[in-house]
Amino acid sequence: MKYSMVIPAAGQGKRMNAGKNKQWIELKGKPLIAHTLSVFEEDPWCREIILVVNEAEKEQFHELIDRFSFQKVTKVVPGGAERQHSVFAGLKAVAETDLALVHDGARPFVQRDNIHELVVKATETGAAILAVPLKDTVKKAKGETVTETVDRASLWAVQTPQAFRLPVVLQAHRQAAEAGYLGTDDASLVEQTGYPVSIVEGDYLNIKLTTVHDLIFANAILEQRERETYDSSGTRL
Ligand SMILES: Nc1ccn([C@@H]2O[C@H](COP(=O)(O)OP(=O)(O)OP(=O)(O)O)[C@@H](O)[C@H]2O)c(=O)n1
Ligand SMILES: C[C@](O)(CO)[C@H](O)COP(=O)(O)O
Repeated sequence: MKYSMVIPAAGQGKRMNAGKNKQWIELKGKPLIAHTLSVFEEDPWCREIILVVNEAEKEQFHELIDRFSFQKVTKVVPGGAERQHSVFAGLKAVAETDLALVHDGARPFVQRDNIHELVVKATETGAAILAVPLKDTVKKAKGETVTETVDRASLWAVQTPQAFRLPVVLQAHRQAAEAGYLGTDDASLVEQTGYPVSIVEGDYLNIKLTTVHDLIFANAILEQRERETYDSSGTRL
């Protein structure tokens, strides 16, 4: 089973407050984006990677691709003002494919077994996302006063990758652009078209590095991974 990959990396990392795009933050001596790209470079199911970047950082990203000899990055395309614009630009650059995956450059810890489960599900249904059941008690509030405790039994914390048949997600992005709808993930655009989106239960360690606190978790996950063993296909033992 093969898929094409779109990786948006054209953000500014404002919430990380690192004074630069967080993709360049080093984890164990390797830039964050290189950790993410390695996952897909090494996955035999991944056919091509479209990397979406800030125009001003294009040269830096090309140097990184050369430095780590990433063979599957076939295109580096300029992003837009919002994540959604960057993803749309990436999707439009995908070569003919059945299945397109979208994955945040800032989520370096996704595991191959979860990617493959997602791909199998999306091949069957046309649209699927990785998510984990919400662990926190969730409340709504008006100002500082609680108005409601929400039943978390049906709530999921959504991750990437998100996988779609290419025409399904392209149509959703086109419709969203026309309607002026801005979502925080791609599945929400597909939902707006009425197309059903399936959930595949993922892994709590597939975190997005959003604020400085996430770097503490990131380093701990990397240390744990160094202690884990994998078989020759890259599956956890
Ligand atoms: N205009 C944008 C905004 C975001 N992204 C990418 O989308 C992913 C998820 O977004 P987020 O974590 O919000 O990253 P930033 O936008 O960089 O962070 P912030 O919102 O804190 O500025 C990141 O890999 C980011 O580089 C992008 O390609 N283009
Ligand atoms: C796509 C995403 O990673 C799913 O969790 C997320 O929505 C990205 O945007 P956010 O603004 O950081 O939530």
